[in-house]
Amino acid sequence: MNFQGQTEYKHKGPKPKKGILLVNLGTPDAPEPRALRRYLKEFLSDHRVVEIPRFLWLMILYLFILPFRPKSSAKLYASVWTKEGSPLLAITKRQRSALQQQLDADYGEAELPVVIGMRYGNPSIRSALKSLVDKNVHDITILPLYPQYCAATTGSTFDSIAKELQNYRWVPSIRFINGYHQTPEYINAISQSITGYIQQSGMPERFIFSYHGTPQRYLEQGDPYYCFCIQTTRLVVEALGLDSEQIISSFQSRFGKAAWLQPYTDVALKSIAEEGVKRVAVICPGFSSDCLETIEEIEVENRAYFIDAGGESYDYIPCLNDSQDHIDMMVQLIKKNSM
Ligand SMILES: C=CC1=C(C)c2cc3[nH]c(cc4nc(cc5[nH]c(cc1n2)c(C)c5CCC(=O)O)C(CCC(=O)O)=C4C)c(C)c3C=C
Ligand SMILES: [Fe+2]
Ligand SMILES: [Fe+2]
Repeated sequence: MNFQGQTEYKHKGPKPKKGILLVNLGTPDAPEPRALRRYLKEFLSDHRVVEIPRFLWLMILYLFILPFRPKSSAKLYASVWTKEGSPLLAITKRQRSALQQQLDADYGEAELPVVIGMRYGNPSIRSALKSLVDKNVHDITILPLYPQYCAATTGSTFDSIAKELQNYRWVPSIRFINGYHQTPEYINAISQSITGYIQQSGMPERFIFSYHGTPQRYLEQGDPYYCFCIQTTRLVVEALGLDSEQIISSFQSRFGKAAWLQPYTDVALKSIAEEGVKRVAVICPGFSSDCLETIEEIEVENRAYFIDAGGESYDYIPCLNDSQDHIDMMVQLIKKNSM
């Protein structure tokens, strides 16, 4: 085994630094079937994402998913693509530079470098770790941008970093932030964004808190994600003093035929519209950046379900993205966990 080492290291050189690795899910390189195939193959081959016996799953993946889904997903991605590329990556880059600016102001220029690593696709976790070590960083705080811990996202991020570090001769100190859904800073940032919406647009009849789903089985097997989502909604409702009758927590983006976490967002929207609810606002607190799942699925697809079932007004409250409250929250998390 040839471990990767820092042969240029000077024992009396500059003091080793701390650094920050922001991780998000990742996104295809282009809204085209070839790029989608590469992305989906990497993503859906992850044991943490799809917990089905390997041989059976690989048959399904290669025979029924990879021949078809890249084409249909590419069309959806094309509908949200921007001049800066995929919204998820473009927003993560803006978060990185805002965070870097804030940390430069607090600790000095480039004293605490911040880099992005995407779990699937580019920029990769491998390149992110290497760029930190090349900046003389030997103490890394990893902030996966998933507020609610889930094995399929946060757990998988940990696996990928641990696997990459197996190639290192000098393994850096690692601090891993495995979630932050219950922190006052995050609850405050979500609450502020809802307050801003109410001040501008008034009070809707219902707020839908829509979280990305997972198979129901993961909850039954001990994944805390569902409970953390429900707890998030409760903490925000308490912080804002909202009437809990007005709130629905639901789960979106289901994939495949097995039962996923419920209620499903699309089913909930149709059923409240059929019951006579005319005005709804939807927020997605589990997504730290707007992406395909919010811009297309929530803003476009689910709006149509609600309106077609008799609803009249449908508002989507954007993710925290690079808002000042979100960047302040990241700074606080980093200060608490790494300084
Ligand atoms: C197949 C199982 C999937 C699980 C389990 C899953 C969990 C999960 N995902 C997110 C966040 C995101 N997912 C996104 C896209 C996406 N998710 C799946 C499948 C599962 N996700 C697929 C196949 C896709 C790709 C799009 C498609 O073909 O439908 C995204 C958006 C990425 C982007 O580029 O915009 C995010 C973000 C969470 C938080 C989660 C578990 C809690
Ligand atoms: Fe997903
Ligand atoms: Fe989706």
